[in-house]
Amino acid sequence: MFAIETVALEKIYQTGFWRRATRRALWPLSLSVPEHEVFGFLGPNGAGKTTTLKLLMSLIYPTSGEARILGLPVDDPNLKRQIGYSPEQPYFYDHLTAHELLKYYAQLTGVPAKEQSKKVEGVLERVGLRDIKKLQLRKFSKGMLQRVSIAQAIVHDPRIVFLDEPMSGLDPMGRREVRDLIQELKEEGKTIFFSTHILSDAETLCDRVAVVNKGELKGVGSIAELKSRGTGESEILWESAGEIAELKKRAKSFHRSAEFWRAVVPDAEVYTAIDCIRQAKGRLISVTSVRETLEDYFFERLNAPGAEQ
Ligand SMILES: Nc1ncnc2c1ncn2[C@@H]1O[C@H](COP(=O)(O)OP(=O)(O)OP(=O)(O)O)[C@@H](O)[C@H]1O
Repeated sequence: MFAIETVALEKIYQTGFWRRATRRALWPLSLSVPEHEVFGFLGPNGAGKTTTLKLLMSLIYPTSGEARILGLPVDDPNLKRQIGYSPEQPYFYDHLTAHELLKYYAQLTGVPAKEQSKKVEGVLERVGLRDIKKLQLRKFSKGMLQRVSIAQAIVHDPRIVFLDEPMSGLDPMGRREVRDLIQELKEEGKTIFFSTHILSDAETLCDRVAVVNKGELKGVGSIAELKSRGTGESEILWESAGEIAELKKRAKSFHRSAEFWRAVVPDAEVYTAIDCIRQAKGRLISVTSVRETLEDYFFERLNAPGAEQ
């Protein structure tokens, strides 16, 4: 059984005054996420990330297809205790304090009365809001509200945590803290599904990612898998008394770093390059195949033929 599973999940919004116009936000999406995985849902603005999360949270209905969490249909009331959700733009009753709000969410998600205070205190500490727990939420900054939003998603200790752009609105310190928190949740064995358009956050945290663009899945796999393709180029390092003009001419990039010369050449030119180094009485240090970065993968997918709809 998967923690999260979607089968040809599709969403077309009806728009306009008479709801006659349509906008496709999600092409049929099939994904499965095993338990205990940190799964990144990666894509630029308008990719369909929030739509997918709302479908998983049963906040909107799919046009077709289905989604299951822990083997249950997403609208099954038994899931309430098992999942937590932090929306991208949280809206809270802002006359409440963080403590009151979290207590309310603890009640809603069925935390037994005698455990509520302890859970709320624990989670406030975890997201760094303990010292301002008595402050009304209307006095909170966007970053502080983001922490409250994450806190309400985990106060009942759910098995699966859904976070929509959890780092948005946070300064670098705050982002680091949220990253650490996600890491801790993973170590506790939770499944985390989070959307982001920030590649480095996905890279440091995720076991696997799905790349989406304009509602369409462009690729899914571990970061290592996505990055494991060679670019068809090799990096050559060597020592030599001076620059080697012939190699410079053939190289895509050519420069001297601290001790070595470095050139990147097409794979087909590697042997010619090595010959050039030998003839110049240089000493070859290494030849390595250049791997794709996550950025390369991401942008190549987004600009691939068929990316436009
Ligand atoms: N209620 C709605 N009615 C009509 N169109 C919508 C609605 N909600 C979203 N859309 C459209 O669906 C597409 C996907 O939007 P969605 O918010 O899911 O993307 P996203 O990846 O979360 O982007 P962002 O990071 O900007 O929030 C967009 O073209 C958006 O304009």
